[in-house]
Formats: sequence, C-alpha cells, structure tokens
Amino acid sequence: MSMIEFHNVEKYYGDFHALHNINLTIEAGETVVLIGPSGSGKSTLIRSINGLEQIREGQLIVNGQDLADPKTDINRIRKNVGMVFQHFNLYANKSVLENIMLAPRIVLHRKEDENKKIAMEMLDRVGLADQATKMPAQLSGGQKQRIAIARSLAMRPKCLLFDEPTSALDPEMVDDVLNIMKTIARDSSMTSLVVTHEMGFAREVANRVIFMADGRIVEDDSKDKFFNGEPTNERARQFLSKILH
Ligand SMILES: Nc1ncnc2c1ncn2[C@@H]1O[C@H](COP(=O)(O)OP(=O)(O)OP(=O)(O)O)[C@@H](O)[C@H]1O
Repeated sequence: MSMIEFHNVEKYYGDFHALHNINLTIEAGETVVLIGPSGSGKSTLIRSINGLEQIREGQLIVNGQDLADPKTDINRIRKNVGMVFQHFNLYANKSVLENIMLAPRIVLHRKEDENKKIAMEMLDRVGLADQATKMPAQLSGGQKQRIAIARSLAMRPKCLLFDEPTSALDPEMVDDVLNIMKTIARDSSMTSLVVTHEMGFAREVANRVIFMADGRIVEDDSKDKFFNGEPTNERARQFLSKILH
C-alpha cells in the first residue's frame, strides 16, 4: 500500500482553481521535496493530505483511507500524519514538555509515565532535553521549531509533512533544524514530504523532487535527475538555475 495517492485531484478556493489534476503517489519511506514559485500550490497540496484543505474532485488516499469518503475519520489520518508548520504553532501557555505530551495523552490515551518517557526521548533526539520545563516564549525560533518536530515525532507518525519549516528562522538556526530533518529523512520507516527552498537539504536526502507551477505538478524527478540532469520543464530549469546561482 502506498502512503499517499492523489488521483486527478482538483482544489478550489471559491472560484480560484488552486490545484489542477494532481496525480502523485508517494511510497512509505520516501523523502519527497516539493518546490516551486510562490503561489504555485505547494502549501495547498501538502495541507490537503491531512485534511486542512478539502479537495473538490478526484481521490486522495492517505494511509489507505480515502479523504473524500464521509466515513473516513480525519483524526485517524492525523494520528499517522504529523505536520510541522513555518510558524511552529506551539501552545504558548504550556511548557515544552506539556506541548509534547498533550496530543499523545488526548488522542492516543498514552499512559502518563510512558508519555513522559517518550516525550523526553524525543526532546533528547532534537537536542533539547534540558529545555523541558521552559515556556515557548523563552526559546529561540530554532529551538521552537525543534520542539515542534519533537511534538510531531512523539505521536510516532508514519508520515511527516513539513511546510517551509526553516523559512521563519534566523539564518544561524536553520542548520540545527535541517540536521534533525535529515535524520528523520534517513529513517526508512518514515515518509516525509517537505516544502522547502533549502536545496542543500533536497540534494542530500531527498529521493524525489517535485516542481509545481500554477497549481500543477510539472516535474517529478529522482533527485539525481533533477539536480544532475536538466529538468524537462522549462520553468523548473529556470527556477533551478536561479536558486543554484
Ligand atoms: N485560503 C485561501 N483562500 C483563497 N486563496 C488561497 C487560500 N490559500 C491559498 N490561496 C491561493 O492559492 C494559491 C496557492 O497558494 P499556496 O499557499 O498553496 O502556494 P505556495 O506554493 O505554498 O506559495 P508560497 O511559497 O508563497 O507559500 C495562491 O494563489 C494563493 O493566493
């Protein structure tokens, strides 16, 4: 079973046609980087995978469940598909540890002692075990994003969606976050779909690079074909030459 399948998906915001005939299959364990100009539909595509945006036509199957089927429980999908946002979205009035423990407690009914143990393991994984009792406001942007990643990992998802996770960060904090994302990408049991402008990340750990323009997927290549060979699509080629120089 594939992790994610888009079949002829169309998405509208009112009259605006945001996604055109999206066909895309992502297998378990893949790391897929999604790039393209501003407004090309990258966020819309990624947000539709965990039901933050609703598609109008076509079929979208995530972890074997059809999102368009009214019987599908979106919370069951969200248990397995975590999301990391540009602006962290931590709960400001809860400690770092509480931020991480909240969803497993409520959604998975994980026992308190096990929940805390796993939360501390995840904090350790992102190098912030010593920040457990801090409040989000006491952390830097890079630390907040690492906590947001730990929070997603604590749900033990099969798939993680990253929507420009480093673009709100000061440059000196970007690498710390990317290094954690690289370890996640190398974990073959995790599927990740990453919207990013960080081409170093894409070159190092992506399996595939997808390029979007005007709400369409216009290029879907292996990493090597994309970066070594010339992408077939003219806009992808232009975009690539701009960001690599
Ligand atoms: N809630 C919304 N209502 C109306 N239009 C929207 C909404 N969200 C996005 N759009 C429009 O849909 C198009 C695709 O937006 P989207 O955010 O998916 O692009 P993107 O490729 O992620 O862009 P960026 O790189 O700037 O984040 C844009 O033209 C945007 O203005």
